[in-house]
Parts: sequence; C-alpha cells; structure tokens
Amino acid sequence: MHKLAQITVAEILVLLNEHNLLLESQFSSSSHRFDQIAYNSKLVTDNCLFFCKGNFKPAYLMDAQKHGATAYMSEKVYRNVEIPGIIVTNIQKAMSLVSAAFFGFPQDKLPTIAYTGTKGKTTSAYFTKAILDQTYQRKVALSSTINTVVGPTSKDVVKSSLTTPESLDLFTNMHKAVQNGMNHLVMEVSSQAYKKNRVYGLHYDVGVFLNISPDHIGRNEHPTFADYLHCKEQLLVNSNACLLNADGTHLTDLYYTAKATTQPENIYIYGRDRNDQETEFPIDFMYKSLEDSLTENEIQITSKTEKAKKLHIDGVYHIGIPGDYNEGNAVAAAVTSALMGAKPNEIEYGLANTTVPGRMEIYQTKEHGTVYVDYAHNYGSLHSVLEFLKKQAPTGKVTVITGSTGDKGIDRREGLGKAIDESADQAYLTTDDPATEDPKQIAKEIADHIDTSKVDTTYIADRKQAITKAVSESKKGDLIVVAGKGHDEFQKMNGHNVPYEGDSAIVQNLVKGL
Ligand SMILES: CC(=O)N[C@H]1[C@@H](OP(=O)(O)OP(=O)(O)OC[C@H]2O[C@@H](n3ccc(=O)[nH]c3=O)[C@H](O)[C@@H]2O)O[C@H](CO)[C@@H](O)[C@@H]1O[C@H](C)C(=O)N[C@@H](C)C(=O)N[C@H](CCC(=O)O)C(=O)O
Ligand SMILES: Nc1ncnc2c1ncn2[C@@H]1O[C@H](COP(=O)(O)OP(=O)(O)OP(=O)(O)O)[C@@H](O)[C@H]1O
Repeated sequence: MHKLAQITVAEILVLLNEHNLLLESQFSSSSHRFDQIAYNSKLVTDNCLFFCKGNFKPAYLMDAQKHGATAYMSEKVYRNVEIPGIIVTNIQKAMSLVSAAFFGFPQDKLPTIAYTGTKGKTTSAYFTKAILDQTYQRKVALSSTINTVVGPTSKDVVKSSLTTPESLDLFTNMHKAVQNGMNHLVMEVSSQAYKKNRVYGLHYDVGVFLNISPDHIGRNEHPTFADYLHCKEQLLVNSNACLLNADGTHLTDLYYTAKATTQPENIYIYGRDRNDQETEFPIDFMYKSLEDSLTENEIQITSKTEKAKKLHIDGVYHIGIPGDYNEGNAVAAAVTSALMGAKPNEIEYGLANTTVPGRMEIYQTKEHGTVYVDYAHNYGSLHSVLEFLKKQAPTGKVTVITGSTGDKGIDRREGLGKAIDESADQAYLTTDDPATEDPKQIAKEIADHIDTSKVDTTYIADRKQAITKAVSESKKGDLIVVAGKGHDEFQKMNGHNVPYEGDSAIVQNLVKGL
C-alpha cells in the first residue's frame, strides 16, 4: 500500500502510449485518479491500481478488488472482477514506468550511482556511501543486497530481500529517501533487475561495470552467458557517465555498448598498473598496490588522461578491508564519488573506514589461526579469496568451510570445488541453504571437483560444528575462511528460513576462548 502520491488514468495512458505498451483501456473516462498502487493483493486498500504480474493467480485479483482496488493493469483481460482493466504488452515495464510517475519521478531529485558486476557490487556500494556520506552529511541513500537506507536515522535502515527490488518498491524507497531529505543514491543493479524490467526507464548519473564471470546461469535465471552479459550491459546504456574495469573480461564489448549512448569523454576506465596491461582504449586511472596484508590495503591512484586529471584524486589511499580484489572496488568508489563531488580527504576517510557485514570480516585468535567470514559463494569470489590468503600465508595452512545452495546456482558446485582444489589445503564441506536438496549430496558434487588426495576434505552437516572443528584445530599462522553465507542469519530449508546463529556470531564466540 502506498498512500504517498497520486496518478490519473490520463497520465498513465500517455506514458504507456509513449512507450508503445498500451493494448486496451477499459475506462470510459480517463479523469479517475488513483491514491495507491500495489502488486500484492494483501497490501491493497482504497482506490488502488493493482498490477497483475509474475506467477499470478486470478484469485489475487478478486482479493485486490475486495480490499479496494478500483482498477487493474495486466497483460490479459480478467473476467472474474467488475473493476476495469488497463491491458498492456509488458506488465513489468508498465509497472516500472507507472511507479516512477506515481511518485513524481523521485530519481530527478536523487543523483544516482549504480553498480553492476558479478562480484564486488555490495562492497563498492558501501565504499561509495561511506565516502559520499562525508561529502553530503549522511544524506546518501543506499539500495544494496544487505541493507536499504532511505534516511539518515537508524529507523530508515531496513534489511533488503533482493539485490535490486521490484520497481514499485524501488521507486517507493526513492520517494521516501527524497521525503527524508536524502540527496544522492548508491545502488546495486543485478542482471535479474534488467531481465525482469525492475529498473525499466531508470537512468543513472554514473554506471559502473565492475566485472563479469559465469554465474546466475540456469533455470529461473539466465539461459546463457550471452543473456547474462546482455542484461548487465543495459546498465551502461542507461548511464550518463560510465566507469569500466580494464582488468575484467569483455572490455571491448562493454566500451562499445557504453559508447552507443554515452559520449567518450564521459566514459572512464580504471585498471591495475601492470607490465602486461594493454588495452585498445586509454586507461584513465591506474592504481597500484603499495601494501596488501591480511588486514588492510594501501593503493596509489594515478590519473593518466586529461579528463581523469580533472577529478583531482591522485594520491595514496588506505583501505580498511583486506583482499587485493577490494583495491579495484575501492578505486571504482573513489572515481564515482569524485564524479559526484567528493574531495580526496573524503575519499580517504570513506575507504579507510568502511565495513561491510559478512565481507572479509577478520577474527584473530591468540594461539590458533586467523578467521575470515566472507560471502564468497562461486568460483570467481572463492578463487579470489583463497588466492589472496594463499599468497599471504606461504607457510600456514589455508582451510575453507563452505557448502552450496540447493535448487539454484547448480553450476556453483563445480566452481567451488575447482577453487578449493586450486588454492586450499583443507576443506570442510557443510550446509548452505540446501532448500529441497540433500546437503550431503551437494557436498559430494563439490567434492567431485576436488583432488581429495591433495586437499584434506571432510563433510560435516552441521555448519556450526564444521566451523568449530576447523577453527579449534587450526594452528598459529593458519588462515581459515568461513565462506558463502556472509551476514545471513538463516538457512533456507524446504521453503522455510530456519533461524541460524550466523557465521560471524559463531566465530566471534569461538575466538574468545582461543
Ligand atoms: C523469478 C523472479 O524474479 N521472481 C521475482 C518476482 O516473483 P513473481 O512476480 O513471480 O511473484 P510471485 O511471488 O510468484 O507472485 C506473483 C504475484 O502475485 C502477487 N500475490 C501473491 C500472493 C497473494 O496472496 N496475493 C498477490 O497479489 C505477488 O505479489 C506477485 O506480484 O517478483 C518478486 C517481487 O515482486 C520477487 O521477489 C521474485 O524474486 C525471487 C524471489 C528471487 O529470489 N529472485 C532472484 C533470482 C533475484 O532476483 N536475484 C537477484 C540477484 C541475482 C543476480 O545478481 O542476478 C536480485 O536482484 O536479488
Ligand atoms: N572485485 C571482486 N572480484 C572478485 N571477487 C570479489 C570482488 N569483490 C568482492 N569479491 C568477493 O565476492 C564476495 C561478494 O562480494 P560483494 O558482496 O561485494 O559482491 P556482490 O557483487 O554484491 O555479490 P552478490 O551478487 O553475490 O551479492 C566477497 O565476499 C568476496 O569474496
């Protein structure tokens, strides 16, 4: 239910016609004005426009009518209700456009930085918010996988359920943010958001493409890698300025996609300073690692082109989160924040003081190893984390505790096994959101890709027990990574979110006595 704004049938019809989405309106007069919009019948109250979408059942529309819906919008005509319908060719696109209009296009008052990429979206978004909060006195809204922030106080922070919310929810949040005096937004945009048109019609001031590697391919997600890449590329087509990572794959494709709608002077590229660094396009910002340790990083950023120099961000920056891959995430945040007006001292503060729940959280023990809680849950991320730890602990043992999700991301099992096989000394395979599958079978499918004569591999179903055994048996100098669940405090099992203590809480208690 959203009682914050209004829209007339006439305004809706103009919008739908502009986008060639209207098939039929059953209204005899277009002067009717809606007080609410909703896509869930349970949230409908008086004079609401109800959207019928997704795995929809006609009974939901009856329910919506009963609760006060005065019209519905849908891709087909329903004859089980008396209220008129507005019939469209694509309900997801129509809902996004109508939601933005209903809330008076809040994006016009909320300059937005949007991140996409297979890995690093949340971390980069948190870095960026921490920087811009310095520049704009905490008036920066956030739409991330972990939290949604629509105002400056703690009551304005809620846990997110999707990386990118449904369009109606996104525009509701943006509207609330504007009402609460926020003046910028940092958001994560998933490939699913484009696949499902959750951000249709939305443009960003700055769009960042961090990286892409195969993930989210399979039933209910993307049929092919090409589809995954295409969906993610839409972020560039919808951004006024684009930032690309020279160290990722597909740079040429990405550059030309960006250039289709963005002038080259507004396309920026960043990359690590390497001898083998050769790209078809000039790199604007080079960075090099001055220090990357088990607890932090230090980088130097150097502008290489005239347009880059105009941002004045050359210098040395300390990054409070370990992991060499976080250096690139930090540079992305520094550049985007500077494009939004941040000064070097604000960038310096933000990068040094960002913490991201469940991302490279460090727990030290006195007599045993150092423990990391990290959200790595596919080949790309686990490989990055394990390679980093292996490099840091040439003599210590690298142990990983992980499982993999059931009913989705099936190909992650092979990736996790491969990453473990390449870089770990020891693995405890355990439970991670098994859904309707048997966690032991999932573990077996991970283990199928591990040479167990080389990597000491054990299955322990109970995640807490697996963590406890790995940490308490570790020795000084060993590194242990509890991977995959990050900040989650539940296990998805058979359609339920079963409460779970959380990796961080378990490790925090454990290390007290060690
Ligand atoms: C496959 C998919 O995209 N599903 C999303 C979609 O579901 P849906 O429209 O089919 O909704 P549904 O739950 O089947 O119900 C159908 C409709 O009936 C309505 N309803 C239902 C019950 C009722 O009593 N009355 C009623 O009106 C519902 O509100 C809904 O509008 O719309 C819902 C919100 O409107 C989303 O929560 C849901 O995301 C599912 C749960 C999901 O987890 N999606 C993942 C794959 C996802 O999007 N992940 C990405 C990250 C991955 C990436 O990086 O690509 C993300 O952005 O989070
Ligand atoms: N730039 C990067 N390259 C490779 N791995 C990364 C990078 N940044 C973060 N990671 C790894 O990926 C994990 C997830 O990071 P983060 O939450 O920032 O990414 P995300 O894109 O939001 O992920 P997801 O889509 O899975 O929510 C981290 O815990 C870390 O292990």
